[in-house]
Formats: sequence, structure tokens, C-alpha cells
Amino acid sequence: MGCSVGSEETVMQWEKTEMEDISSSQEKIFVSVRLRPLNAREIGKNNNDGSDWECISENTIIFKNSIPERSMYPTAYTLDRVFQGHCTTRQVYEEAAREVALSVISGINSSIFAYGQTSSGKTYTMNGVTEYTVTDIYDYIKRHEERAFVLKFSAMEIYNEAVRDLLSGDATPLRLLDDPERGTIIEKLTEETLRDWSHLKELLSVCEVQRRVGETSLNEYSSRSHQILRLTVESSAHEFLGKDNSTTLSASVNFVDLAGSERASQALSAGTRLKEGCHINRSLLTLGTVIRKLSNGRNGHVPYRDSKLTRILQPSLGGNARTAIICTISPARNHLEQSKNTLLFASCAKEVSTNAHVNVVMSDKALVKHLQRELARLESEMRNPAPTSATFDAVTLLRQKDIQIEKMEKEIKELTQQRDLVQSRLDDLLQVVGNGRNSRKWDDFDKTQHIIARKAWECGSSISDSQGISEKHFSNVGVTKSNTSLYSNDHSENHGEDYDLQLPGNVEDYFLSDGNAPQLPTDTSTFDRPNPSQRWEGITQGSCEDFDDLCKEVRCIEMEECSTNRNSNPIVSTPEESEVISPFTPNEYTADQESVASVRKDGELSNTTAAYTPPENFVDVRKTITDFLAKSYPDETSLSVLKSNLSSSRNLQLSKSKSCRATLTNGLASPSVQISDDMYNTPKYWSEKYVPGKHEGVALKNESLSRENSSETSHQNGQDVKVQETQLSINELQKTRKDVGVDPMQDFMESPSNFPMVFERQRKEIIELWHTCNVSLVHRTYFFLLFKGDPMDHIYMEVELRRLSFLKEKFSRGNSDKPAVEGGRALTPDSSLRALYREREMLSRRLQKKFSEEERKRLYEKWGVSLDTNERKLQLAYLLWTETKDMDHIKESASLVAKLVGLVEPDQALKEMFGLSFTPRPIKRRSYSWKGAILPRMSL
Ligand SMILES: Nc1ncnc2c1ncn2[C@@H]1O[C@H](COP(=O)(O)OP(=O)(O)OP(=O)(O)O)[C@@H](O)[C@H]1O
Repeated sequence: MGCSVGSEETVMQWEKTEMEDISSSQEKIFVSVRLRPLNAREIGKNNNDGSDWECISENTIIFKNSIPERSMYPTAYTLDRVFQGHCTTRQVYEEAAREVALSVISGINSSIFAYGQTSSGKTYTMNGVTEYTVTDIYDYIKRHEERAFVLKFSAMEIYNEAVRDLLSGDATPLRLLDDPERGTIIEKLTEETLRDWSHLKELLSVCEVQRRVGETSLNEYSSRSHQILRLTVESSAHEFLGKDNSTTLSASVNFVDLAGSERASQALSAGTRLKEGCHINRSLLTLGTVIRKLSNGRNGHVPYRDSKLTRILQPSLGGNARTAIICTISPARNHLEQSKNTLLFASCAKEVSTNAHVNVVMSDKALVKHLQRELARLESEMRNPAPTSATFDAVTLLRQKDIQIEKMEKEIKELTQQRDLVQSRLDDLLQVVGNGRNSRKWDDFDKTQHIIARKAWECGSSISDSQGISEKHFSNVGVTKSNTSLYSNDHSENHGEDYDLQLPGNVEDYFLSDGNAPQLPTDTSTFDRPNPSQRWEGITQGSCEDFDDLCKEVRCIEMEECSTNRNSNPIVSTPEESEVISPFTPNEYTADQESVASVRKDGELSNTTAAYTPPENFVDVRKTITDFLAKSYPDETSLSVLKSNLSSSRNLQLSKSKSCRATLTNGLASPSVQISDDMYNTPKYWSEKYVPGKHEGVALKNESLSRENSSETSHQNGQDVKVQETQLSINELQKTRKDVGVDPMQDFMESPSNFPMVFERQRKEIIELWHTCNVSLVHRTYFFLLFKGDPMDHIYMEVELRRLSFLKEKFSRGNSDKPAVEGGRALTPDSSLRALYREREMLSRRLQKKFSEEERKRLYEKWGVSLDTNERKLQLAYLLWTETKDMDHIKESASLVAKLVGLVEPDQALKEMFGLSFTPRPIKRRSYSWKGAILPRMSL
């Protein structure tokens, strides 16, 4: 920057440098600070002479520490330019904004931001900056009559995360669209061709009026909204790019007056105000996160899409634009903390680089000409291939080697990451085994798995900044099945080519988690719109929209503790029990034992599970059963009798380990359903229903039975007695199980030939329940395609049914009951519906990607979507999986969704990965991608 104030010479100088250098370049955001003077009220009130802050040079401002320092903020801040209270706006413009703003004339996008707390002088500064910029542009145009210029003006406002058009007569709400080439675009934003400077004044007053619409207090309102004025300059480009008049330059300069940066917790209290504050906060927090991320060198995911503001301004924040930020601060002592926050933001922003380049728009004619020239050149090259010289060879070879080296370095990095991950998994596992020997608390193992999964996620996705809001969220949602969403199908959309893995997570809830602002549920009213012709913006603007950004390929890891100790019984809880039950190999752990520990369809805890002192509402049924069995059958003989008895009534031999916990994933979102713990250990939500008194009787019964058995066993002398007792216990066990109806396999096992009928019935029920519970369409598709009636599918069907029934029941109770909780988050009809909408949106977008226009036309006809209507893709996406009684419709839906998300026809082997994994397997590490073999998230 550094132009001296307003001289003609400077203007010329600027023109020269700007016009000469039109190539793209990386440059840092220009950040300045403007300290406004104290106003009369502040002087009167605080007797404050503003001496706390001092600009000791052109670019350093210090806090003079005249009051005791309580915080850990730095006291000196060096920026590109600092302006003392007496500096004029003209000076601020000249030295901190002009050069950037006027880049627009040379076809380079630019943005000038004002950032600071309420009443620090943002609007005061931006009004001046806008006026001076437009004046300078007009001056320039006047001096360059040989070039044709068109100036267009538009204005918008972001308030409560809704974008409004400030120039349209009724302040029309605007929606943001994703354009594959242009990024986020604002639909139907009014653009007025600017006639002259006084016309701009008129337009600005229109904006002012629009901002007042529906508001009682303009000042408060405007403080809470972000306003963006956009000036687009189109000019003939021949001056730069030759005499071809059909090529034009087109760039925009944004003047951004941000809402006050103070935190919602300070400024707002409750209700609407709080919501407003949170929305402001959301945009500002996201802006802060984006700036922080970018200042760290663009490592990892930059959450541009987490707010409207950052979506709209994405190019200005590290993209194709030159950017200047003017941070305004108030000298008042009671604003000290805020001023320091602003300066920290400024320091961070100073590190951010953008990569602006000239935006050339070619007319069709010019494009054709250009392509013709290119074609001619290529043809002539083909006809007369250039003689290969040794130098050429060497250069090419060098280049190839460079590429190779680069590739290898990348691979080394990846491999190192993978090695570290495996190492940490190993450490964790060793620790678990160690813990297990000491305490055998499976909870520890679960936790460890969770940590491992988080590591895997962080490693796979390169998202590691635990301070970031999004990252916080990511680490919360994790990828462990123990922490994934159940049926919320709360995945994000994929805006990129393909996605590798689903990311669960209701993302709205983390927007506001700045550690201070309370987490508010998003207004769900906007989601009640299943009609595709209505506005979709509300539905689609979840922070998790950027599926591509979010969903990196996560290395799915299968771990089974069987591999660490394949001979140990997975249900053993203590070393003593381990000894007692050691005759069981994992393979001998039969379905019967598991079914004993199962639960009734209505979610009630089985009476047979008994003896329970629930730590934190958790019923460790398996341990109870283990205890019971261990005490009842202390030696090999009695166990073998038990085994043979059980086997005779069940032909299904299932072995299961804790870490082979079954997981039902729901496809894209993969809200893994943890059926191992849920089914064998009693799921958390089922355990919520546990009423101690209800089970105590049984507990006592079992306890006494165990005691009796163990004491008697210790006294018995002959084999006969043992067998007799064992038989008795088995009968007891089976009777109890039958009485309480806890065996999910019962009916099926008793008459497996019925299964086809049972399957059809269950499938219909499941389809209905999917619909009722807003289950992910990808999940439905996957499930539907995987389970086609094989007798072994029974258990999967059973589990799916139970979960859905449970969920339905929860949903039906509405707010009067505790919601189902998955991954620490409430799963409500609203949240699942929102997720479903988002999924349909995602599918509609994929329609565009996956099918040609012709194919889409055929699809519309087939699905009865009128070709004359708007939003056809959405309409089609909203038809999928809706006719729950029509099996043809369901099949068609499944087939279409499968195509859209690239599911291959899943084979039988995938079922295990889909859900229940009973077979002990060695530790494996796999990488799954939606491309090729599509697999849902693996169990860990
Ligand atoms: N540099 C300055 N010199 C003199 N007065 C100033 C200066 N900066 C701001 N003011 C005055 O301070 C008051 C608040 O300024 P302004 O409205 O620009 O603040 P703001 O940061 O835009 O606030 P909000 O976030 O609420 O919109 C106004 O009355 C304005 O005239």
C-alpha cells in the first residue's frame, strides 16, 4: 500500500503498477487497525483519556497497561498499518484499502472488511471507504474513455444466517447455490447498473430502507447483521490482452461491514436475541476459525461452508481475491477485552495469503477463435514433431523425476502416518490387554477403541485442530461405532467427485460451541418442507454440507481382541472367571449364551439377565450371564454337557468377541447400530428402562441358584450328580428364557422353513419403520440390497426391527420422554428428518453428476416428474423410498440410490461388515472407499 494521500501522481503510479502486473500472485491480506477517538459519553462516563492504547509507530499499537493486567494477551501488536484516533477516514482509505479496492479495475477481485466490536467505527469507516473507492473508479473511467466500462452494484445482508437482497423491493431472501465452476453463487441477487456517483447514493439509501424492513430498532439490528456491498466492474480487456474486443475483464470489490464481534454471551441474554447473537456468532466464529486455519498454512479442512458469511466470502478469504481488513477498536476501558480480541484476530488475519488473478471473460466468439488457434497449433505439431534433442530429453527426464520424488515423499508421509496409527493402536491394545488382566473392564476396551478410532479419523482426514469448532465436532462424532449416530443418517453432502466415507453428526449443534455461547437447537421450522418446489436453503445449509471436505477416506480398522488372545473367552470378566470358563473357546460361545443375554423386543431387560448393580445406568448382562455360567458350571464336564444340550436345541454356532461387536451401519451416514453391546449387553437406551426393583427378584433367584450350584458342586463327588444339576440348570435357564420371550432366534430356529414368510413380513415392517424413523436412504438401500432372504439374515432383520421399533417408540413419545441418544447427541424426529432432507439434497445433486441429460429425462418420465417443472432433481430425490407398500417402487428406489452413491451390488461377504460379526478375525486394517467396493463403516 503506502500511497501518499490523494495526489494525482499517486493515482498514476497506482495505475501503472496495477496495470503492468496482471498476473496472479500470492499475497498476504493487508490488515490495519483503526482506533477511534473516545466519544463525549465515554469521556464523561469513565473520565477516560484514551491513553491505554498508543500507536507507537505506523504499524505498532501497544496497550500501556495502566490498569493491572489480568489476562495473558500480548501488549504490543504489529500490523500492516495502525491509525490513531485523529486519523481521517480518507487517510485510512488511502493507506489501507485503496490499492486493494481498485484492483477491481484490472480484473482482480477484492474485498475490504471492517471487523470490530459494536460501536468501534466499522460503519463509519466503511461508508467512507466505499464512497472513496467509487469516486476513484469513476475518475479512472473518465480518464480512460477508450475502454468500455460497466459498473454494477448489488447489496445483501446476512441476518440470522439468512441472506437478504437489500436492493430488491421486498428485501427478497436469497439462497446460495453451488456452481461447479464459480463456487458459491448467490441466486437472483439484484444487480443495478451504476449510472454515476449520485446514483450510488440513491442505491445506498434503498439499502438503508430495506434494512429497516420489519425492524424496530435500526441501530441494534444493523449491529447484528453483516452487510456486503458489491461493486462489479466489467471492462474491455484489450489494453491488457491484445486488441480482441470480445474479451472482457470482470471483477468485483466487496465492502463488508461485519456485525459487532462481541460475544453473544455478553451482549445478549435470551430468546430471539440470543438466537440472533448465536447466528452472528456462528458467522463470526466461523470467520475466526477460517482465518485461524488459513493463517496456520491451510492445514486440514477450512470450514468455509459452516456459515453463510464465509461461504459468500470464500474467495476473499484465501482464494481469488485481494483482501484488506480494517479492524476497528474503541479506546474505552470497558471495551478492553474486546479490543484485544480484535487485535488477536488482526494478528491472525495478517498471516493469511490470498491468490488473486485476473478474471478474464471470453466471449463465445473469442473462445472459438482461441480454440481454433490451439487446434491448428496441435495439428502442426503432430505433422512436424519437434526433433528430440538431448537437452529436451534431459529436461523431461528431470521433470519426471521431480514428479516421482514428490509422489514418493507423499507416500512416505502417508506411510509414516499409517505406521504411527498402527503403533498407537498396538499400544492401546497392549494397554487394554494389560488393563484387562487387571480389571477386565470392557468399558476400558470400548474407550480405547474410541480413542483409536478418533486417531484413525484424525489421521485419515487430516483434521486435527482440536480448537476448531468443526474439529471439536469431528472429534465428538468420531468414527467409532460406539459413538456414531444410529438412524440419524446425519451425513453431509458430497460436493466433490466421490466420497469415501460417511460422516455422521448433526452438525448444527456445534456451531455455537465456542465455549461460551450456549448450544441452541436449530430452528426446525425451516425443515418442515418436503415440497421440493419450496426453498431448500434452510434444509441444505447445515454446516456439514461440504461432504467432500469433511469426508475423507477413513481407514476403517477392524480389531478383535480375539487376535490378541484368541483363546481367551470374550465374555470373561475376571481372571478367576477366565480360569473357570476357559474350556470355552470363542467358537464354542454359542448363540444360546448370547440369546440368554438378549432382550425382549419391547426393549425391556430380560428377566434372566438379573444380578445387577448398574454403574451409570448400564446393565452388563453379559457379565451377569458369565458369572452365572461360571458359577454354575465350574468344570469342563458340566460345560460340555451344557454345550451339547444347547447345541441340540440350536444348530447355529456363533462365536463372538467383545471387539467383534456387531455393527449395523446405515450406509452413507453409517449411523452404526451397535448390536453387540446393544444386543448382548443391553443397549444404553434399553438400560434406561431398567428399574432396579423389577429385576431384583430375578437377580436374587439367579444369585441363590449360582450360590447353591457352586456350593453344591464343590461338594459333589460323582459325575452323575454334576450332569443332573447341569441339566437342571439348563432347563431352568431355557425355561426362563422362553418365559420372558428373550430369544430372538426362537421362532426362526424352531421352524426355519418359515423363514421366507417371516423374512417378507419383517422386511415390510422394516421398510415402514425406516420411513417412520427417517432412516437414511443409503442405509435402507444397503440393507435392502444386502439382505434378501437368506436364512442367516434373520438375526440382522431381527436387530434392525428392534432398533427401529425402539426408535419409533422414542419418536412417538415426543418431547415428553428422553430422546434416543446416539454418540452423545439426541436423536429426534426433527434431527433425523433434517438429515434425511440433506441426504435427498445430496442425492439430487448426484443425479446431475451420475446421469446424462438424456438419462435424467428418462428417469423423470419413469418417476412421473413433469419435465416442465423446476427442481426436477429434487422432486425425484424426494420421491425415493416413499411408497413403502409398493415393493416395485422400493426396488426401483434402492436401485437408483445404489447407482447414485456408487454402491456395487453387495455380496454376501459384506453382510458381516455391515453388521454382525461373530467370527473371530485377526486384526485387520482396511481402507474402504465408496468408489469400487462400497462398504459401510467397519466395526472397530
Ligand atoms: N474514527 C471516528 N471518528 C469519529 N467518530 C467515530 C469514529 N468511528 C466511529 N465513530 C462514531 O462512533 C459511533 C459508532 O460508530 P459505528 O456505527 O461506525 O460503529 P460500528 O462498529 O459500525 O457499530 P455496529 O457494529 O453497532 O454497527 C458513531 O456515532 C460514529 O459516528
